[in-house]
Amino acid sequence: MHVVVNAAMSADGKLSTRRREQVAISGPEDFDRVDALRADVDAVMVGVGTVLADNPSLTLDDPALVREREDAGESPHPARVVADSHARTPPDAKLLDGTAETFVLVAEEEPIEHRETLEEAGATVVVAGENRVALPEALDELASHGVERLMVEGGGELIFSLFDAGLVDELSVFVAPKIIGGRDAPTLADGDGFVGDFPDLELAGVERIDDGVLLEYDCE
Ligand SMILES: NC(=O)c1ccc[n+]([C@@H]2O[C@H](COP(=O)([O-])OP(=O)(O)OC[C@H]3O[C@@H](n4cnc5c(N)ncnc54)[C@H](O)[C@@H]3O)[C@@H](O)[C@H]2O)c1
Ligand SMILES: Nc1nc(=O)c(N)c(NC[C@H](O)[C@H](O)[C@H](O)COP(=O)(O)O)[nH]1
Repeated sequence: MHVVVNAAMSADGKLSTRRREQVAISGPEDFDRVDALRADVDAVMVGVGTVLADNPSLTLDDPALVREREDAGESPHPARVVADSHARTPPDAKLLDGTAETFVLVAEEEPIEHRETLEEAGATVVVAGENRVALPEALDELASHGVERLMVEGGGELIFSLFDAGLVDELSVFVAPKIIGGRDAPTLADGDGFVGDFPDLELAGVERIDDGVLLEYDCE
């Protein structure tokens, strides 16, 4: 599976504020680029922290992109995926609105009733890992459902885990000319952090867009 991570951060590396509220870091051109990236993949993934903070829809905004997918014989929107070890996705979350197929990845220890609640809300539940979603296993399972190209939109906890598991092929990050600050504000890669064996990136593109810069990297 090919995994592309995309995010927008402030010049000091923050994905949002210490209150974890959604902030528009991208400008209009970058949001259009994100829409086009979504149109190019089989599924778009976030962690449940992002679902709880932002309630994203993860569908395509531009009807022309929807038509292009349909003309190519694909589903109108990419599937949606939530890494959600303890089944905390609210049944009325926007990404369970039926617009696209939604996979919720949960851990084995999660009680069967919680899985059933998600299924009743329309989710396809994938179980992987004992007490936390095991990402390599979960991505293999998604591949068996036809997901060959996966885009990950965050947040920082999920992005760190994907790097930690060596699962990221490409990273694109829009850097906005603002400082958000705050030691408790989410950054591009949170989790426990690396103390050695840092994943190396190869700079593949630098582009000025909106009032910021888009950095594109290939991952080893
Ligand atoms: N600027 C951006 O591009 C951008 C993008 C996405 C989110 N955000 C912001 O990021 C914040 C949310 O990020 P976050 O880091 O709190 O949450 P997150 O979205 O990374 O979700 C983390 C949660 O995912 C679940 N999870 C399941 N399996 C996991 C695994 N193997 N590894 C890691 N997590 C796993 C856990 O419950 C964990 O708490 C919000 O403030 C949101 O607004 C910003
Ligand atoms: N690229 C990007 N730039 C930002 O400035 C920002 N705040 C996010 N945040 C990602 C997060 O997941 C958002 O919630 C979804 O980008 C919203 O997606 P929808 O429009 O609801 O589909 N992403």
